[in-house]
Amino acid sequence: HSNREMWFQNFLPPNMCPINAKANTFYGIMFDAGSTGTRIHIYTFVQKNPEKLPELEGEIFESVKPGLSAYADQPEKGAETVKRLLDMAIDAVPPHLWKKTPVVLKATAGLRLLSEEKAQALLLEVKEVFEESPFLVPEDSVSIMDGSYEGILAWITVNFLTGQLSGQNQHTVGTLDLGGASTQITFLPRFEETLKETPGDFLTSFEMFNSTYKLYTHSYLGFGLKAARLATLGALNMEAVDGQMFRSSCLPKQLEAEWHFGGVTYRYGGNKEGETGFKPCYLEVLKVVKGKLHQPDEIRGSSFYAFSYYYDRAVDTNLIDYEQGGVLEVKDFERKAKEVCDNMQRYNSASPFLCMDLAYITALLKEGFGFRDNTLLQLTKKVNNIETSWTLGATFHLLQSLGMTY
Ligand SMILES: Nc1ncnc2c1ncn2[C@@H]1O[C@H](COP(=O)(O)OP(=O)(O)O)[C@@H](O)[C@H]1O
Ligand SMILES: [Ca+2]
Repeated sequence: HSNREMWFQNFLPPNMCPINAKANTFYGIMFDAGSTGTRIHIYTFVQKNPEKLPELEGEIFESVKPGLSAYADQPEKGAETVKRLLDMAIDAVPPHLWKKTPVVLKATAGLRLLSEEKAQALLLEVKEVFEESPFLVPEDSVSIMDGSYEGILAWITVNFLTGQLSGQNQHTVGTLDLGGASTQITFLPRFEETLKETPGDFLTSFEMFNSTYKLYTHSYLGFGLKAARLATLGALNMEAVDGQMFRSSCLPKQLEAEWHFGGVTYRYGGNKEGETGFKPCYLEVLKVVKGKLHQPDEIRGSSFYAFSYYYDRAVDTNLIDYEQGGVLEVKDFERKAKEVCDNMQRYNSASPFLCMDLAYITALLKEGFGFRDNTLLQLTKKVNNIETSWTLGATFHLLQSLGMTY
């Protein structure tokens, strides 16, 4: 274990400074409207030196479930959940700064999967909530974010928080985000070869903190953990789901239940008579990923930061501690998948999908992206008490576009 952990100690945390109320403090409010929940991030910055970048001082974070897409047919109710979260910002930001504090909401895969009409109705209601608030509402304050930005902004967040975007000697790290409906992979290619072998739409130039980064990034819609469950069950994008029973060898034999996702109810269950366990299950999830993702050679030997459902499932199976996170190898997920899938009655109570989720994560990493068994994954929820979410990168980008920083 020791040399695994050593690897990450080269990354020094950025310089976080203690509260100084007199200094130039300002705020930014970013909403993450994810497929499974809506989250508010209220960031505090301090501009100590006009010549330098403002320093990130802290974050207030709160979340609600389900996500906006669950209110596809009741947009006002959906906007109400946003309003309740925004009320927190009224308390957190001093009144004299309300008018200078921008508020933005960016929706991800959940809304991308809704019809244009339903998604727009939700966004419109949210926009009204913003307009009625005392905060600064920039143009395009409420939108569906492009998938490639989701990856880039998360990459910016992680590399900013680990101190890789300041000074020389930048050793940036790649990021893996596994959401409910989509999944992202982002890294800074080091080899000419990678640039040559990569499809053009997987490469994006991005300017931040006076540098230009040419990143490899892609968001795979429909490959988030919950969408993958539906794909494994053969229920993804099914028009008429009414009453149909979807079965899988990744579920406990006797299980029969209902599941609500994206405003649709699905009935699912185990293979009553047939096979169950890791082997047949892995073949099922393999069908979902095999040949569907681009595999850049370069990533096989490098290490990645991983969060969201990678983190949650690693916590659920005691691979890492909830507070601490930790470093894993790809094969640790496979080992746990075998353990859980071959003893399903024992894990049944936690979540009936635990076996399927772990098998999918294993297949996604190995057969989807093409990672090696011993590829290192740094699982992180927070760095210096700040959430590792694309929302911080998005806030920097927002402040930059408003001329509040460069
Ligand atoms: N700020 C955050 N802190 C902790 N976990 C988060 C945060 N944002 C997202 N997640 C995790 O992301 C996963 C859900 O992804 P979500 O964002 O709802 O879907 P999508 O990205 O596909 O729209 C969950 O594992 C949830 O715990
Ligand atoms: Ca997300």
